[in-house]
Amino acid sequence: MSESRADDMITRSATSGEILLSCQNVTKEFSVAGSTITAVDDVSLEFPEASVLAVVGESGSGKSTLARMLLRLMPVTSGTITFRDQDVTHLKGRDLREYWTEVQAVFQDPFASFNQFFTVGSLLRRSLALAKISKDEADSLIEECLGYVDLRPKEVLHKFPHQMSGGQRQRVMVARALMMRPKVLLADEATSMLDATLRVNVLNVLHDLRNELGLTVLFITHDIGQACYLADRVAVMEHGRVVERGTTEEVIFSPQGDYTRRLLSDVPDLRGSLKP
Ligand SMILES: Nc1ncnc2c1ncn2[C@@H]1O[C@H](COP(=O)(O)OP(=O)(O)OP(=O)(O)O)[C@@H](O)[C@H]1O
Repeated sequence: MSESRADDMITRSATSGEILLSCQNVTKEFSVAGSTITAVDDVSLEFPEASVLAVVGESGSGKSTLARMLLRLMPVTSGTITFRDQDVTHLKGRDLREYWTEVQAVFQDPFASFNQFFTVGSLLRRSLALAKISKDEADSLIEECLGYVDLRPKEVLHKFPHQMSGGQRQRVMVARALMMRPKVLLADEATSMLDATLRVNVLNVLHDLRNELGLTVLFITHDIGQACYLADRVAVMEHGRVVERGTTEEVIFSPQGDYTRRLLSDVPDLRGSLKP
């Protein structure tokens, strides 16, 4: 895609909702065995409030590195991350912890995020340990957030991770993230380990959260089919760079680059699809 078209997209998104989170010219280099790998190369993206942006690309294209930088789990080599018009690139201490309540994440493997010896109830209550709220308030917050992901407390609170389906585990992780009342939810390959039915189920939950809570969702995936199912806008990454971006319709119906066309060709029925 030409830079001018990419710039157009940025301007258009800026007019359709307040830009909550953005990165400007973000680069990440790693030194490996004496040479330098540029995992993310001069990426600028904007996330308007209450929208879903998907970042899609093959394995190694730099998606997770970008996500980790946006979450401030990894320092940038250069560039700026902005949240609510504030430069958060180098936040530390209490300010960073506050940022982490606003920007929550759900990762690929819900098993890895669970302590196997805790029930869902103790996992969720422990997440609230630092919040200064009473037990009753904690219980009603847990019930409310499980409700958002269509789980009933009676069904899951007493269960251990291995006693639930992958989709249920993933929905519990979304509920846990929501308990912080975040503005942004970053889902990094959050549905990749699920079978097709459970995947659609979690995608629909993310879609509803955007609509019902005005959540801004950053959905990171290697699967352009899922990206297009869920997202309002799609950015395509290749070798650390954003090579294409646009509304979902633009990317599906008039892809500009060969790389995007190739990703799309793996999902033959995409054009007939399928917004939840
Ligand atoms: N800590 C690290 N040290 C060195 N190289 C790294 C590190 N993390 C990532 N890389 C490299 O950076 C590049 C981008 O990796 P990244 O995990 O961001 O890609 P990805 O698109 O998320 O891939 P996947 O979908 O497989 O997770 C890869 O070449 C990877 O090997």
